[in-house]
Amino acid sequence: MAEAITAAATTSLSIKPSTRHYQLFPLLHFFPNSSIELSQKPKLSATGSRYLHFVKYHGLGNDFILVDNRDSSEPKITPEQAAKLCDRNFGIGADGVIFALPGINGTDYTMRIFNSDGSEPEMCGNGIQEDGKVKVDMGEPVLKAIDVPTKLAANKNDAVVKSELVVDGVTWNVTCVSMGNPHCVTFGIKGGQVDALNLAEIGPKFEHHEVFPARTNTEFVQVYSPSHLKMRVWERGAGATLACGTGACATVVAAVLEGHAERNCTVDLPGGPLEIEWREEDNHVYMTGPAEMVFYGSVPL
Ligand SMILES: N[C@@H](CCC[C@H](N)C(=O)O)C(=O)O
Repeated sequence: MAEAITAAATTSLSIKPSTRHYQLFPLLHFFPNSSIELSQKPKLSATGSRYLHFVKYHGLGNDFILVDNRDSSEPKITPEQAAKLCDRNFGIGADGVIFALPGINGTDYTMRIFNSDGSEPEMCGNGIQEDGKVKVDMGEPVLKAIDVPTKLAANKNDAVVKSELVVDGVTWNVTCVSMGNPHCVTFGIKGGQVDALNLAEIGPKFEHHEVFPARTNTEFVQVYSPSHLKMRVWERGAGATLACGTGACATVVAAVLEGHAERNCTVDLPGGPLEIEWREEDNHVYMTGPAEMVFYGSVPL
């Protein structure tokens, strides 16, 4: 397994709030040698439309269209085009589009992401994984309520830990964590079984709740043991996904803060397990899991 890749949740690596910068990451690995030269300018199709070259990757079923965008600091496609390409019936099908943009300040590249609804998140855990099984340094969790961001009142130092949140008339206990993007984690599922949850019904109510000014990703968690959790996620801008790297990290941070778990946990997601460690020495969260190429190709825009 490769040494931990440094995900840029550190200030020295970030410039715009919605943009992360990466070093030590063999990006070219993502773009396989083939007759398709992915860094070339898109060509015109017979009908005159442009082609976009892409590689599709997934981490435990959380799938992304990767675009080599290192020749321009602006994404090659608009949020609307990204949403169309993510469509699972009329497009390539994915939970989002990731652009590798030129690096700055000595970094190899910059990453931007569009969710499948075209909205732009600040961070994507599965997006920073190299092919194969890798360990990624996801940086420090942000707990300060206004930085998550959440309007819920801080109740533990500056953080929101096991606070009551009324969603659709039901009171939930939630802990709010940012891993570069906002997460609301709850262990308070009625009956304790995450499988019984109607995610499509409850997920959007958390995502658009007024206490989350930037909307939120939400993790519903069942505790098997202090080192084994099960989680289902409703992602901001993408809905129910099979896995969420930042969500698994936020889950373990919340589980430790609420006293449910130790700092090293296996988190079972619908797509498979991730190993998460919230290391005491440096306060960083480390995520170990797989990333696999699915296919590459060109699509007319
Ligand atoms: N699935 C990703 C997170 C993608 C962004 C998220 N939907 C958001 O809007 O914050 C992950 O693996 O972290």
